[in-house]
Amino acid sequence: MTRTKTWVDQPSRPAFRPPAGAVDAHVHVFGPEAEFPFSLKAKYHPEDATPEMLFALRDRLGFSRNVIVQASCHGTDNAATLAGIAKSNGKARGVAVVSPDIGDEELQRLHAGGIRGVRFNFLKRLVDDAPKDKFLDIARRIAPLGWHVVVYFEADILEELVPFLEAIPTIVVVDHLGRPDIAQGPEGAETQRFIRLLDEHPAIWTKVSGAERLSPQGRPFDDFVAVIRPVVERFPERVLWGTDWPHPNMEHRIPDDGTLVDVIPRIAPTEELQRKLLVDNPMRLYWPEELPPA
Ligand SMILES: O=C(O)/C=C(\CC(=O)C(=O)O)C(=O)O
Repeated sequence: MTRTKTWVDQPSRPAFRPPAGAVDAHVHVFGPEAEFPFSLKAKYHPEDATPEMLFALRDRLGFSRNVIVQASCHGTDNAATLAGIAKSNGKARGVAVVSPDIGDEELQRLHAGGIRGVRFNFLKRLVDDAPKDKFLDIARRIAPLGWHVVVYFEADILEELVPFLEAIPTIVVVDHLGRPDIAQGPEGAETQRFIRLLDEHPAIWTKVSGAERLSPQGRPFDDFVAVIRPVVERFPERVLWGTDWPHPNMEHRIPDDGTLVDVIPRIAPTEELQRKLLVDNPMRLYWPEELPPA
């Protein structure tokens, strides 16, 4: 498999300045392959996207912290993600992908290494299988650690996933709003179904990220803003945002991270919404010990 590069080395500097302490809550690291080989089941083969490159991007964009989400190309071996967290001087935490037979000691080791959640991926182009019963076993095991579950799926399977999502005993964070068809506008059936899910389930949160993946129009992402801003305004306490650097599988539409950051003040138009989206909400999930007692 040819190695793919899906990011720009020097993204533009955004006009928007994130608030102090802002968290880029959805990023990945790839390799370096020589140290952390990719999974034999990986569906793509990226160039190395190292922690050092990630931290340079974080600083360039004006963020303070990262949440490193284990990407499917590393399977259930979280070593690259853990190494990224370990190099961050406490400025990164992570979300792991684990196999159902993981032992309690290994879970404790992941916790000590900065992991605060597990990800369940339902995208057929990324993973071979997504066993709901085994995922639920994992969810029950990680709940006592105070972790949460991150779920990645596309809108066509939302309806069939609802009972599964309801059975998860922790906070559930849905990646990229469950990928609704943005072209249908804010009243589109998929977006409205997703909003109803959040209305009915206070423990379900969402990442309002993925403009570059969801927007058929592309820059300046007016279609994305029209759909996503009402979601941020309706659920200000349950939204997270991330660049999604290094943008796996986006080789045909590589985004400029600076322009993605400039979408933030358009989907979260007040300073209060921006603070919740970029600081308060991710801190509650990833660095709760730093928050003042409620
Ligand atoms: O990271 C993302 O947001 C999206 C991905 C890749 C991914 O999730 C993975 O490899 O685990 C995608 O849609 O190809």
